[in-house]
Amino acid sequence: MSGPSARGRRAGGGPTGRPAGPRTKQARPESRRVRPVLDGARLTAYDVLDGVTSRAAYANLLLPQLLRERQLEPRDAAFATQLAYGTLRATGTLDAVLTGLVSRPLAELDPRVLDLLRLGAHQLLDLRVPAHAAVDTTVALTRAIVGTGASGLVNAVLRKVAAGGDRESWLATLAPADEVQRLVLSTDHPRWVVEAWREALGTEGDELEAALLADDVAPEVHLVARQVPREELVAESDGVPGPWSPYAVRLGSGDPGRLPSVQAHTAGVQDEGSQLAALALTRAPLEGPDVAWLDMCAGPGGKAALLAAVRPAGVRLTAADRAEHRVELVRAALEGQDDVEVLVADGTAPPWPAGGFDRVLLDAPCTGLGALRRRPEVRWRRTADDVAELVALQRALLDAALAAVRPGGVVAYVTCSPHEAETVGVVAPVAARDDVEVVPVAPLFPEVPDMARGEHGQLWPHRHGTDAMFVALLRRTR
Ligand SMILES: C[S@@+](CC[C@H](N)C(=O)[O-])C[C@H]1O[C@@H](n2cnc3c(N)ncnc32)[C@H](O)[C@@H]1O
Repeated sequence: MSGPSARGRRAGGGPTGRPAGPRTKQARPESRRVRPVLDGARLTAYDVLDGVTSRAAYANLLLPQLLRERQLEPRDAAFATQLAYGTLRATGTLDAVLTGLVSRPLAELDPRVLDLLRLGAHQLLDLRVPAHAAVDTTVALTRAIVGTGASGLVNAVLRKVAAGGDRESWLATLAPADEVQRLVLSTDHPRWVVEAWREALGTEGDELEAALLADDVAPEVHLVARQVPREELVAESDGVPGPWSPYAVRLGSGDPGRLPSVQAHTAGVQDEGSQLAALALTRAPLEGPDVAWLDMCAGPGGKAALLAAVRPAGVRLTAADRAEHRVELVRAALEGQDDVEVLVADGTAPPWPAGGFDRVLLDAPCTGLGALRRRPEVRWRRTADDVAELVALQRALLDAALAAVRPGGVVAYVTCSPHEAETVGVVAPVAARDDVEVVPVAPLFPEVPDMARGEHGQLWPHRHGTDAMFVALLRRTR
């Protein structure tokens, strides 16, 4: 880790310059301010940004680890989370503001200085942190982490950010050229994602903005009752039944790891949208035998575990993944289940004979754009080029899935992304084959409103409170 540890240099002082709230005993008038100490929350937020920038860390893994190690007070931990996630989500807008205030291109700045500028600017633009506190604490961090020279630059730039007002005022100053650009700046998404959402939703209006803004809301914890009655899990967790999946319990917040059913693996954590995607495979009508199911891309095993739990007696489940370490996770997820086979296999060059399965789940590797609310940095890390690369793999896997299923059998093609190219774009050429027919998804879920995307299924965080899962059902006719 490049920055000082929270418990190391001058860390652990009381919170300095938190979002405006009731004045406390420690609050001082501006004229009597003392030099701010490095507080654990800001330092932890910076260390998350630095991990993401310099080591391509995942914020949702790094932040909990740092919070555990540093044992921050709950209030500081909440502030560190708000700062780190908020700054990561807002990176594009923050950079648009900073670009006009720094004489060099941002890419030429020391990456640590750029992260510190973003951290300070986020407090000024989006949080009700008093300007002097946002600037002074960021300057102090810069001095400690980078050095005195850089702290002068950070001080000067952040003062200009503060002088420009809050986000609203800055949006007016930046004067977006068109509606897409306005959404880019107001909802903190890259332009290509705004355009992809517009295409997938087929709308420009308020719903597009609502869909984008939903990516900034922390998701509820969803549980899946696999081998425990749902009512028991509801009672045990103090949650509420999920509205769509008969196995889902929505927990709101709280640590699911404390629940006995989760500890016993009879229940688990699984987004309700992922549950519906797996259930779509099971609900597709089928003629003839229904005894052999395949999950081609099973790691880490969430959907395989649900399929194993809900399959009718006599169904044998094969679960495969190309990555050995993910296959180990599948094994753990399926532990104790009879009649399952777990193996390492590349789905595009599979060891299983053609036509051997009645139902095949292809939960394809994808951009994961449908789960942006879980991973704040992903919207800026992914690029439009990633889509093309994944589409080639998705196509090859879908061809292989259709080869694995017997005539009359069904393939569920699933992505955690609503992007047109990864969803409808992959399915359309296959659906046009004369040995394939599309099974409409929405009629299989009459209880779920607004999930039809043509003949396929599409869930959205702003409509369903789930990740943006896509599912298409394809039957081989001969
Ligand atoms: C979206 S994840 C699957 C999630 C899983 N179904 C679940 O619910 O837990 C996609 C998986 O595809 C696997 N994968 C990627 N390329 C593959 C290939 N050619 N053959 C088999 N698995 C592959 C990845 O290792 C990854 O585990």
